[in-house]
Amino acid sequence: MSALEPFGARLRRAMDERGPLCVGIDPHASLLAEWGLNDDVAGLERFSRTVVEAMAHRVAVLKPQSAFFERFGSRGVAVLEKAVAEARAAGALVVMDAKRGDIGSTMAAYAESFLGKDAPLFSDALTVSPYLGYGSLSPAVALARENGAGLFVLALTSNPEGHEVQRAVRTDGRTVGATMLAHLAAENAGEEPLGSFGAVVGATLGDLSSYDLDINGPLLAPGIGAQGATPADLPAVFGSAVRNVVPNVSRGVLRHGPEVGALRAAADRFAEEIRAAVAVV
Ligand SMILES: O=C(O)c1cc(=O)[nH]c(=O)n1[C@@H]1O[C@H](COP(=O)(O)O)[C@@H](O)[C@H]1O
Repeated sequence: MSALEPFGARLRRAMDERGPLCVGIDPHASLLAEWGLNDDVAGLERFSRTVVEAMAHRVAVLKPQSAFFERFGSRGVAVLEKAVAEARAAGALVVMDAKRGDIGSTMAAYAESFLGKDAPLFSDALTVSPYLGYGSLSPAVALARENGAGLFVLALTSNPEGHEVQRAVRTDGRTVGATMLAHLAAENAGEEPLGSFGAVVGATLGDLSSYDLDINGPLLAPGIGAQGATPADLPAVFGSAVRNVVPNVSRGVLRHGPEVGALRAAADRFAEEIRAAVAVV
């Protein structure tokens, strides 16, 4: 694989050209059933190919959720590999949602699995958990830098259970989540047009004005659709950082399948609502 431009630059361009929407590839068993597919590898393959065919040439980012593929063992992972390759070949950036996090020496192997330049699952970016300490992610930061990839670090997650960890106040008075954002701002300092080290910040969280979201990196914002947030909520949650927000919708789009036209129409509605919401800031 030839050297890639940094992820942040590639993402900024894709967002400018295609709009910022990220559609999730989350083959829930319930969605397979709704699509009239069996809960098996053939159903998984049909589902993920359909989403890639419907979306990969028109949205900036696709985010496959690894768990739904791992559920089927090695054959499920083979389907995931194909989805990643086909989505990237069609021009979408792929954020692998695997939420990895471990001690540094093991984290290096996770990073090789998803960000190694010849890895079968090479993705443009990977979701990671910093809750073994931000520094434990440094092998992934280094490999991402080397290979033009990015990370999305869980900072303020969309689920209410996240608060007990992420809003906990440290001895220096800062919350744990704010500390993760500060680490990312340091990682992205001086990068233009956008750093490659993003934060995950839920669109469900309401007013976040007490947090400094200005990390000069992308903010992946899940929670729109099935978890109750709407595109219209984005300005109130993110303020002026909204122009760096990559809003994710998974079930809110996927439940409109299996027809490709209906999936595209659902994604287009979200994209238009996002465009209108962001334009007012
Ligand atoms: O990292 C993520 O993508 C993520 C972080 C978070 O805080 N909340 C969250 O929902 N997600 C993921 O975003 C997707 C949301 O799916 P829907 O609720 O169906 O739109 C799922 O794949 C979640 O695993």
